[in-house]
Amino acid sequence: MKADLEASLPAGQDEYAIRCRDVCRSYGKLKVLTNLNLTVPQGQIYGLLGPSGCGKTTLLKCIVGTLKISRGHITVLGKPPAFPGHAVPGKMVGYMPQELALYNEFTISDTLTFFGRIHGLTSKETQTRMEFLIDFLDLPQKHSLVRNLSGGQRRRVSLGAALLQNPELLILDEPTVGVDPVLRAKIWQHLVEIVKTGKVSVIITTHYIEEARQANVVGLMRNGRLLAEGPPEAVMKQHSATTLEHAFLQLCETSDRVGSKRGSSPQGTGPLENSQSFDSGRDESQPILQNSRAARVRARHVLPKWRNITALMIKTLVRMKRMPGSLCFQFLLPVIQISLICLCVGGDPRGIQVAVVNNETSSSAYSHSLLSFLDNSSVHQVHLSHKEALDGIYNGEYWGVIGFGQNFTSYLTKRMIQRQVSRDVVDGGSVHVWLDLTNRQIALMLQKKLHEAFQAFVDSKLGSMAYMAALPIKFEEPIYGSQNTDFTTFVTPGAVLSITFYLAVGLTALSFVLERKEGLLDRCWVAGVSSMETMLAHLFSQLFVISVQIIMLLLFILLVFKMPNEGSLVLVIILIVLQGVTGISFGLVISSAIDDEQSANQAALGIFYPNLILSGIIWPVECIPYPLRYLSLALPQTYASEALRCIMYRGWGLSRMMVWRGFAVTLGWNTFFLILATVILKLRT
Ligand SMILES: Nc1ncnc2c1ncn2[C@@H]1O[C@H](COP(=O)(O)OP(=O)(O)OP(=O)(O)O)[C@@H](O)[C@H]1O
Repeated sequence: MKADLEASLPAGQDEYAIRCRDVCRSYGKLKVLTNLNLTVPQGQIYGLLGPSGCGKTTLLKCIVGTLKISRGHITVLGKPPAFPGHAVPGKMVGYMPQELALYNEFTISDTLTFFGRIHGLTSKETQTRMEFLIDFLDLPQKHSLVRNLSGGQRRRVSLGAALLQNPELLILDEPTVGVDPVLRAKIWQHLVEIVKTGKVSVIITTHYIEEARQANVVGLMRNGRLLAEGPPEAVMKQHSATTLEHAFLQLCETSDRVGSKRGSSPQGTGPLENSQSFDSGRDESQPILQNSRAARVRARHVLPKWRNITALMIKTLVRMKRMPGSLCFQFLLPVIQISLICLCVGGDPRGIQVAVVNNETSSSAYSHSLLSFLDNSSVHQVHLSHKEALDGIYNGEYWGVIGFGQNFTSYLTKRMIQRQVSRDVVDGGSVHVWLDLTNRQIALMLQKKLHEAFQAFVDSKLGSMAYMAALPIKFEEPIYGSQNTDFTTFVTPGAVLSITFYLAVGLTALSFVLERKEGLLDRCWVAGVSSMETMLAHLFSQLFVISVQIIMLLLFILLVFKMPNEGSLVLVIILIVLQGVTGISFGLVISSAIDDEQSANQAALGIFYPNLILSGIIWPVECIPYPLRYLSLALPQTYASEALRCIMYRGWGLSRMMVWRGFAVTLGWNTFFLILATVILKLRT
């Protein structure tokens, strides 16, 4: 394949390392690069100079391929950047971005080892280079944490990472900012040294115009265009200047004069016409490879490399190890959440104040007996007069008033014994209850407790004849579940899935956002890590975290809170892990689509309540009105929660539709989210 690629290269391409022709790039409406032409000769140092904001960084990003150009052609070491099968991005290029692009939790040694792994260096090679670079760049000892280094030291570590694998092309964005003059001179000396072999080429941007005199070629850039390009001495001579700075000033003045004379003349016809260039005359509109061959190369190129995935996973694990507090929090948070749910949601209300108005005075009256069966832990009885009780409930002091008439005992006896009784007897033999129904759960509990107390009272009074006073509806032994099943039992499976899902979203949603912001994503990409590899590495390392979370969650719900599990524990674990993967992949979608932390946080939080409510986790799906019910059923957690309840409480297996449907929907969402995230990340890098 290598031979194929080389055979298709145009004659003369070896003379230059980078060639840009008519390159245009805009950010929205802002044109940053306009018909820019630039040539970096092979084996030379190219100093790219220009004022702040003229587009130098943008151009370098286009050269390494992290930004796409709107028009024109760029060739780097023989092929366009990111061309299938090309080692740019990859080992052939060492890129030092303007942002420091370093992992703060890493030591210097971790940083260089990480990039060494990605470039496929052996640990011995990495070690040798590390020793050289630490000495050469005057770095502190290799176990120093990056976050404890000064700005200048970090910049030197970043430069070290770019130099690590002895690349054929070095792309350095402001490597000498914040570096003392002695070290700056040393860096330039090193660059001069490495290009002497003729195999290494360097493009470097700097604010210190005079230091660029050591470059073989300089390009002077302004407003997204190259004003001049050539050896420093030639540029100075052409403008009769004694310094590069002076030559640059003159060029700017000339450019401004010509610009104002031409007024509205189209861009791209300015002083650039006078610039020198190192053109080899190749027609760049021709593809380098034929389409079918390119497609074959691309197919091989998309296969993820384990080497990169392993390097990224080790990176994540090292970072986790360096933040033990955060790791403990990640492991404990789900347990805290599920414990709070089991303790606080779905149980019976306790200590509810109820006023009792009992007009029977005899201690042997039935009313006293009936009240003695009322569950004291849930219902706290306060004996009051009729007026005090009603005033109390109106003032919100009591949740209900239970009233007994003065003939309750005799009327109730008549009701039980006689076949036909008058309405007055029925009324006088009834317990009268006034409820504050503003809290439905408390009101339902009071009704239930009164029914239970009455049943217990009847049982005690009538013994084996109690069936005569029973309702003509008999609830037999339940087929699934138990008579004591409370609301907590319903909520817990859905809550476990929801906690796993949202923690995974939370852990993932910010991952790429922060790495992109700090330039790390681009740096890894230029080092040869593909979007797919980044995605897979993140997925695998987060799987480790959610596995620990799931084990702790299950230990708590099954052993501490004694939730029943009638089905296969393996199925339960697999379903929860798959839901964790849904959370990770959804987090990856957010992370790849959104640029700033605030928006990523808003997106993750924004879906929390709608999903929780619509997935039937805290209230049955059957209560959702119809058009919304369809939406609910399409969500990732609705069928999954139902499946988990069926496994745990009914003991069902995969042969049941309600179980396999939960797995199928979860897998469908996982695939969709992962593909979507990979596509977005690929389109954006
Ligand atoms: N992501 C972006 N979105 C919108 N505009 C951008 C973005 N990045 C850069 N720009 C704009 O593009 C222009 C060129 O920026 P660039 O960073 O390429 O300049 P530069 O020459 O490298 O400057 P400096 O020397 O200060 O680093 C600037 O006006 C900048 O505001």
